[in-house]
Formats: sequence, structure tokens, C-alpha cells
Amino acid sequence: MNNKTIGIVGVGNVGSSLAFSLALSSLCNKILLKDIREDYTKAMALDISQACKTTNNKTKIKACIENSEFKDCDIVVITAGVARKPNMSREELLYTNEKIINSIFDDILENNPKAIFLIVSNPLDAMVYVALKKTKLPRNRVFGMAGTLDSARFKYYIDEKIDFPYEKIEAMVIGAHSNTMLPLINHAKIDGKKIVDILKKDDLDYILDSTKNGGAKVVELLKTGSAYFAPSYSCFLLCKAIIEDSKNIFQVSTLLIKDYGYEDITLGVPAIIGKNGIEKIIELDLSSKEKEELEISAKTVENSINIFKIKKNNFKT
Ligand SMILES: NC(=O)C1=CN([C@@H]2O[C@H](COP(=O)(O)OP(=O)(O)OC[C@H]3O[C@@H](n4cnc5c(N)ncnc54)[C@H](O)[C@@H]3O)[C@@H](O)[C@H]2O)C=CC1
Ligand SMILES: O=C([O-])CC(=O)C(=O)O
Repeated sequence: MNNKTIGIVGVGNVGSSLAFSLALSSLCNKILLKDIREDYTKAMALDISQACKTTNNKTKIKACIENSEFKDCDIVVITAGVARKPNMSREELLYTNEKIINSIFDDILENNPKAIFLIVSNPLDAMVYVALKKTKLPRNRVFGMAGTLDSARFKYYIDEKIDFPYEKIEAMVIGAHSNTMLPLINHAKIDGKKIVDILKKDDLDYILDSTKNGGAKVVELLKTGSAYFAPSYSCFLLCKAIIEDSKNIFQVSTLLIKDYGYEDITLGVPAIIGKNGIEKIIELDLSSKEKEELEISAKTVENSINIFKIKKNNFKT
């Protein structure tokens, strides 16, 4: 096993499922857990540690009560915050989760000087922006998980509409992690063939609509919170890509600095992920219609970011 430490702040549904996947995979040597619910966090650490012993797995899982215990992480995944309930948008979590993200960095930044920070809390793109401004770290070390999840949902809904055996679906979602996200339907392929040439318009519309509302569908059924297995496994894959320096492509929410023609805004785009976090942002060749849709998506994030800028006037660079 390697000598890597992964910290998770927020050990609720997403955080604890991530800890469980990480522990059983032996991807890292140590997992540090931190949450305001202290006994709950201790319970998670115990339960997951005991799950490891069913397979003689050596991963150490520790509940950190003092800030000083949560230290020297290679990766910190932040899943702390409030999750939405039925009939809420992710944007409604903005004020509450912004305060939580800022206070977490007050507690953990100093003791984790080399960490790559993976943000999960919603509204995702705005929270990545908050984290970047708070930490003042370069964009390769602070980015957000959502596109991997949205792209998996896109593939799921494409699969629902295919009634022939196939080997591989390629499908990608970019833009904001909101209902203005942009599933790139014209780029999606089944066994190398474009789905727009295979499926009927009604099916394509269904796939687009279901993908954009993929998170809301789970919220509506769960009633008490939001999805966590697909989100946590998407985080797991990003951690794995960083630790193994895979240089594979994932869609992540990152700060755009002239990329795609945007400046100082966080949005989901494809990127190469490796040991330094984001190694390179990939510029896709988008049609003019896709660019228009990306602009609508960017406006959602811009509205959230502007609320902070007006409210606090503290994001001047
Ligand atoms: N980016 C994405 O694709 C996804 C984002 N999410 C978001 O992730 C967040 C977490 O979701 P769940 O795990 O389902 O929620 P949850 O409610 O199960 O867990 C949240 C945890 O954060 C903890 N917490 C709150 N304030 C804290 C603080 N200051 N320090 C440490 N811990 C704190 C809570 O005690 C709780 O254990 C939500 O904001 C949700 O919207 C969820 C799924 C996908
Ligand atoms: O829907 C939510 O609020 C949680 C989330 O971001 C997702 O599952 O995509």
C-alpha cells in the first residue's frame, strides 16, 4: 500500500460512502474524517475500519475531533454542507454552504499545505469559486466534482433508450452543475456511432431532459436528501486518477482563465487529471449552438458568484 492520506470533510451520505469505497480499495494508507457531528464521525470511522477487517485490509481510518489531527493530507474532499430537499434548486443552498466552506478552510488549510482540494458541496461551481478565492491556491489544486456524475447519468439515460447490444457509450456533460448543464448530445456515441444518427428525436429529448434533472429525480424519490452512491463513486474515481497519476480525462468544475473564452468563472469542462490535480484543460470544438447553451449555463454560475461579490465585496483579485 502507498503512503497516501485522503481527508474527507463532511461525513454524511456522500462523505461516508466515499470513505467506504476508498477504504476497501486500499487506494490510500490513511483516511481522515472530519465533521461537526463528532460521535457520528467516530461511529463511521469504527464501522468502516471494522469492514476493512473482513478482508484483512490495512487502511487506517481516523475520526479527527481536533483540527490539529486533520493534517498532511494528499487530497481533501469537501462534502460538508446542506443537501437539497424536494422542490429546491441547488442554488438555494448558496448562502448556507458558502459559510460552511469558508469556515472549513479556516480550520484545515494550514495543516494541509500540499493537499489537492476536491469540492463536492452544492451549488458546486459557486462553491469551487468560493474555495479558490478563500485558499488563493492555483486552479490545478482546487476543483469540483460533478461532470463525472452528470456524464454517468447521461450514459444511463442513453442506455435506457437502446434496445440492441453494444460495447461502449461515450457521453460527456459540460457546463454548470445545475439544470442548465450541457449534455453534449451531438458528441455522444455508441460503439463509435453518433447517437443523434441512431435514436429518434423524442428519445433524444427524453435523454437530455432526464440527464439535466438526474439529481432532482433522486431528491424527489429520497425526500430526505440527495444522491450519494453515484456522487461518491465519481469522487473515488477522481481520487484514484490523482493518486495513480492516470492522466485520464474527467469533466471537472474549474476556474476558466481565457479557456472557452471565459474569464474568472468556474464551470465544468473536460480536463486531464493526474498527480498535480488538473494537469491540462481540454478545449472542445463546440458548435455555435453549443456555445450559446454554454453561455446560458455560465450565466447560472455568474449569478451566484455576483451575489457573493455584491454581498461581501471580498473577491477582488
Ligand atoms: N457535486 C455533486 O455532484 C454533488 C454534490 N452534493 C452535495 O454534497 C453535499 C453533501 O451531501 P450529503 O452527503 O448527501 O449531505 P449530508 O447531509 O448527508 O452530509 C453533510 C455532512 O456535512 C456535515 N457538515 C455540515 N457542516 C459542517 C462543517 N462546518 N464542518 C464539517 N462538516 C459539516 C454534516 O454534519 C453532515 O454530516 C451537499 O451540499 C450536496 O448538495 C451531493 C451529491 C452530488
Ligand atoms: O441533486 C442534488 O442536489 C445533489 C447533486 O448535485 C446531484 O445528485 O447531482
